[in-house]
Amino acid sequence: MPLMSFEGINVIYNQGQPNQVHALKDVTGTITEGEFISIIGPSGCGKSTLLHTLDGLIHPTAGHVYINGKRIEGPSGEKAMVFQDFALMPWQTVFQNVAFGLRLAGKKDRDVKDHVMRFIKMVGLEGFEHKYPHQLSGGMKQRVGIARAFAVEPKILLMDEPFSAIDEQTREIMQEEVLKMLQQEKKTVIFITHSIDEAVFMSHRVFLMSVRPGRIIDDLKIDIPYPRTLETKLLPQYQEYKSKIWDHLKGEVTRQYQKGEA
Ligand SMILES: Nc1ncnc2c1ncn2[C@@H]1O[C@H](COP(=O)(O)OP(=O)(O)OP(=O)(O)O)[C@@H](O)[C@H]1O
Repeated sequence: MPLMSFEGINVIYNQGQPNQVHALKDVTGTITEGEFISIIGPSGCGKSTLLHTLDGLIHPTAGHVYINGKRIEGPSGEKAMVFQDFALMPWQTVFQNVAFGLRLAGKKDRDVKDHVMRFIKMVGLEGFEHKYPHQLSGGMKQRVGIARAFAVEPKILLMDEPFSAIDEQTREIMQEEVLKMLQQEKKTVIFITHSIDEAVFMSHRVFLMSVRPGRIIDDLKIDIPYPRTLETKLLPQYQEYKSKIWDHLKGEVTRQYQKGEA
């Protein structure tokens, strides 16, 4: 049985109003435990809407999401989100930010100290646990966001363009580090990116989306073994996967221009 499945997902914002937006149309798929799935598609095609629907934050207009065959009704402890803009609390230290989900679950700082420190160490921020977000670089802030998500020990990590606010060099390092962490912690990941390179580098499968109303129009298996390193990027098949995704995106963006929406 797949870990997650979703069937006939339609999301219509402001249904019946003049400003109605059909964001997702008949989106169906399955995700197996341990898979890293990237979602890539033209701007505004419904990627975040899909991620939030899979998290249970958005109730679809039609269709359902299942985890282990059970219909989800809303956000739950088996899923955690990593946000593009880090979403840290500026008045709290690194430790307190990472402990946030555990505190929500009613746990006291002193009881979770070792657990929280394990994840702070995992993202290489040991020694920074008493610092505040404004004392950290963008890459360090995103590490805090990642540690916070891992600390609640979710089965499924939902990541919405997690590296887009980080400089190119730090981004490449973080991609490798996150893959290493995922191998140790055995997570299932659903990851939105605008970067074709990142999608190929990180993923077992890439969902390619159409222009709005968003549909998954291809489910591309990236048949390159892990661990993936910077040398992976030199493989001929790596370039072939990138070209394939690029051709798809070019076609969709052209369609968007022709519809006058880009
Ligand atoms: N709460 C909302 N109310 C109305 N329309 C919305 C809402 N949220 C998103 N939309 C619209 O739904 C469509 C899909 O938005 P979504 O953010 O899911 O796309 P995206 O692919 O993640 O975009 P981007 O690539 O720019 O991040 C867009 O046209 C957006 O303007």
